[in-house]
Amino acid sequence: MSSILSQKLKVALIQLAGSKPDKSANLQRAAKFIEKALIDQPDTKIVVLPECFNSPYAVDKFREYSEIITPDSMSIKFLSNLASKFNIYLIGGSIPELDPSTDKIYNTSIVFDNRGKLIGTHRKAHLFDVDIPNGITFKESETLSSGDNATTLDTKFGKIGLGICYDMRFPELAMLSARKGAFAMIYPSAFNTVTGPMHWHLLARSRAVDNQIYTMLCSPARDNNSSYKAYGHSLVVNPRGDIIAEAGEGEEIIYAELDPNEIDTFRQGVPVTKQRRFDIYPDVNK
Ligand SMILES: O=C(O)CCC(=O)C(=O)O
Repeated sequence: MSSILSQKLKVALIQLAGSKPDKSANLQRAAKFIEKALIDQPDTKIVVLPECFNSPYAVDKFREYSEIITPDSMSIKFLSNLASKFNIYLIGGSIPELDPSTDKIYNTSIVFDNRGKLIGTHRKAHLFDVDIPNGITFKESETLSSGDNATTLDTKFGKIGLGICYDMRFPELAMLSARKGAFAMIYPSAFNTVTGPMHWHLLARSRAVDNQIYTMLCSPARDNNSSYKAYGHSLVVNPRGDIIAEAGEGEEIIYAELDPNEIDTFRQGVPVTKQRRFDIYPDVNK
């Protein structure tokens, strides 16, 4: 039986320093770290960047930094060139996207294949609108609109599912991608120092164990001078729920090797993918 992951796969998650006001400097910094990843680990095949890696993570800034997604827009062109130059699949974190037909702004992840082709986008579907007393208040929906799709993409290694940050709290997206055969859920993210310690590891491990897939969460590094303090701790979790790579709080790259055997062995040992009782939950997607 062939695996949902076609080969062993080296991935790199770049926990970039929090973005600065200069968008092109943020892009250059991403390029520098992608190059470093490929020098350190030349067999890296997938590289992941954080949520809003080239714009401030602030509701009043999204429109100013937004781009229409076309082959010539600044970030698309830049990331496409990096993906082809380094022969990698690049999960280009997320950027604020302007849809010119509606004038709406989305928080959108952009994904390139190793030839630099934009193979898919995911608009954050669940907006981070929370109000935790003495904790954090944030309302993305003040300026952002939510995407309307669950996203699963084909790569030459198998399928991947995409979500952005708060999306990982909704198990349905991961479940849908896993049912379509995804070997991993990838979440460009930017949790904070309030909800990060509560739920970051738990959610990453839960989505992995629920679906017996890999999960990858890529955060910006913590900046204690910023109004939004990202949690850091970028993670890779295996299908058994073990953390196989974890960053600290500063700027760094973490690497992991995904292994089809890990998926297959664990799925054989604990065969939940074959034991589901759709007869008693018929309204759940098979
Ligand atoms: O779910 C959380 O606790 C954090 C989510 C978040 O920071 C985001 O969606 O950007």
